[in-house]
Amino acid sequence: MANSAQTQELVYLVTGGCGFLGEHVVRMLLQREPRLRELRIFDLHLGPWLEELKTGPVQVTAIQGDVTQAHEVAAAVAGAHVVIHTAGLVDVFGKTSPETIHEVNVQGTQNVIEACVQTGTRFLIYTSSMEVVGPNIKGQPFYRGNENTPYEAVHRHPYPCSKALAERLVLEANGREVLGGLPLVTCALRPTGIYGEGHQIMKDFYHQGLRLGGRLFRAIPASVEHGRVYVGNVAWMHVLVARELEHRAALMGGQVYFCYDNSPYKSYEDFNMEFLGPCGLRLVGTRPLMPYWLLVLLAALNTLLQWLLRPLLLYAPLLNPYTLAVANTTFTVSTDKARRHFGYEPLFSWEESRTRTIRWVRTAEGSA
Ligand SMILES: NC(=O)C1=CN([C@@H]2O[C@H](COP(=O)(O)OP(=O)(O)OC[C@H]3O[C@@H](n4cnc5c(N)ncnc54)[C@H](O)[C@@H]3O)[C@@H](O)[C@H]2O)C=CC1
Ligand SMILES: CC(C)[C@@H](O)CC[C@@H](C)[C@H]1CC[C@H]2[C@@H]3[C@H](O)CC4=CC(=O)CC[C@]4(C)[C@H]3CC[C@]12C
Repeated sequence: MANSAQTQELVYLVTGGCGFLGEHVVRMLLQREPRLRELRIFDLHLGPWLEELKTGPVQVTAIQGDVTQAHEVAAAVAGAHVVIHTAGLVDVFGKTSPETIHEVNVQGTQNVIEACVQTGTRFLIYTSSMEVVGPNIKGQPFYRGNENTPYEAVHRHPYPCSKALAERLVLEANGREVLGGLPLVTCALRPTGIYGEGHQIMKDFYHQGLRLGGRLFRAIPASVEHGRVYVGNVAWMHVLVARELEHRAALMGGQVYFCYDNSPYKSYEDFNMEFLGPCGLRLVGTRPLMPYWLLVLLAALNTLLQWLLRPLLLYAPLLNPYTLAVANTTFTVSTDKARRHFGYEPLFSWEESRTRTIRWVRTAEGSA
């Protein structure tokens, strides 16, 4: 949308707008998209915080809906200039069935695409994932790779499979004619492990540490690097792509971009300690405290327990065969494609990202 920058004329739709990333995208749009006239927030579960957003100059429309329901998606998309599709089931813990993950992440994305085509929305940004690439089932490392690095992206787990399928649908839809005769312009953003205010897994680690007397026990070698990116920078990249997609359609349409910033390369556990350490936790062990085969056994036991207990309760611990394999495989990115294509620079420095996250964990302490 290249014309007059300050006229409030644009309608955006954010699916999953009440999620961890979605909320940051919503708030970033309200702060940094001056052309916004209406912001539609589509989510299965609407948050109470939305009410506070309705007092500003932008019309904020909360829509309780399900991306698996095509008619609900079409009604929400109709009249929108831009759709930012973050809604999805981020489940690597066995909380939902593979069928449900596919239905939400793949069929839900297909519904969003078809809604854009049928109602004339021309710009679609999809929140994909590093997991579309890897780690693959062979546990091959991806060391400071970029969007062009050769890598055998082979998956079996329902989550990465669903993200890869959905991303392909979005990229293949680029150029399709929408109602009105103009082409649909799509692109996909691939965040690595997102951290920051609202990251439930970080909160889970913190509470686990509190239960263990202020200690967490190293399970993964410090040498295994895992890419992480601050949620505010991921949100900023989404806003920037949405702003630039129209007049850079030829360059950006049908492209994928890793989400990155200046967060340091560390193991998943050491990176978490950047925030949990200042909140009083200690990571015990300079190397894994138990042999890998024992971790594999414990992970398998957790899977068995989850299956046995399912008729009674949902048992979904952090450690399972998939999370262990992912945590134990180096996956980091080093790229500047987003900067080259649409001028992306991280909005938040590493120091700011760290300070904001620590501040949030400390408030989460109160909710322990
Ligand atoms: N958390 C992370 O580290 C990463 C997340 N991503 C992607 O970012 C996106 C957002 O992830 P998070 O914010 O972490 O997850 P989240 O679970 O906090 O947010 C997802 C949102 O989608 C909504 N949703 C789920 N099913 C829905 C349905 N059927 N209809 C409508 N809304 C539905 C949920 O209510 C939730 O508000 C996802 O697509 C995920 O695959 C990508 C890379 C890393
Ligand atoms: C119990 C220990 C082995 C512990 O270290 C396990 C950590 C584990 C829960 C996380 C390690 C890597 C994370 C994943 C990674 O950041 C990539 C992801 C991308 C997404 O799109 C969604 C989230 C996730 C799969 C993320 C989930 C948590 C980990 C597996």
